[in-house]
Amino acid sequence: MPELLLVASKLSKRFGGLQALSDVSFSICKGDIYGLIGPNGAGKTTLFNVLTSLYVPESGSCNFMGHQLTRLKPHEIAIAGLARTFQNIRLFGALSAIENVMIGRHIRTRAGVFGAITRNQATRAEEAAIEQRAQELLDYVGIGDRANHLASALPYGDQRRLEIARALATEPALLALDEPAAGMNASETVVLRRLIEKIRDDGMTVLLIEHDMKLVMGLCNRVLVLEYGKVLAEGKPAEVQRNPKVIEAYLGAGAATEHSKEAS
Ligand SMILES: Nc1ncnc2c1ncn2[C@@H]1O[C@H](COP(=O)(O)OP(=O)(O)OP(=O)(O)O)[C@@H](O)[C@H]1O
Repeated sequence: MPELLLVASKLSKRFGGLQALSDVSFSICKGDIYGLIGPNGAGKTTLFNVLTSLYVPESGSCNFMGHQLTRLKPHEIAIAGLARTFQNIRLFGALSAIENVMIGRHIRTRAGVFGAITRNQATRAEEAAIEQRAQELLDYVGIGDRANHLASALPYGDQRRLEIARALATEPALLALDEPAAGMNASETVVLRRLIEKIRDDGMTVLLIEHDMKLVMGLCNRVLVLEYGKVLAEGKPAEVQRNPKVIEAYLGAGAATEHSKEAS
């Protein structure tokens, strides 16, 4: 039996009169690349924001390795082992690539603010180790030669990979990626796909929001489909792909019947 890493149960989130999530339940197992798809406005980012405590749900719970995620503060989420990237990249543009990764690393170190001010020998040794690890992570995501470039000056695809390196610096058990391929060209997407597979092969679990259907279906071992904040389908990519409700949600009413006619 695969080990359960995250169990979300009946999560609901409302914005005024809009029910953005209704009783959303799903489970992620260790080693999954778990896809989260759905038409625009389906509630995918809202779900990410609930999981990472940026939003407080009206009801429901989410157990992540023994932590009740909905009770944690946003900064406690990364310490609990869940790191994320954002749909709209959120880097420190005026800092270098390596400095951005070093910031992610600080939650796992001991020096703290006092050490950073006094800069004693132990702190200096720790800073050197943080810098070395940050460089390793830049190498890992494939932008090691751009460590000293300003984050804002990096091409778009590299900024996305830098965000992943910063998230990896927190040593997550679960890495949540919000549309990592957005704005990437076909060859950058291939490189991203290999990177996500490498992350999984190195023992992490990945939760992925993605609009690129080819990427989702080729990469994920399970997929959750949301529509109007509700779970429309959940399962293996091949099952989800031929589910008439999913086809209809993506292609419009009537498409499912057409599709099944074509398939027969
Ligand atoms: N902070 C907010 N305040 C009010 N409404 C919100 C807020 N965040 C999201 N919504 C609404 O909740 C619904 C779900 O939005 P969400 O961004 O989660 O969808 P999504 O599936 O991520 O869409 P997309 O694929 O376009 O990114 C939408 O109708 C959106 O307008």
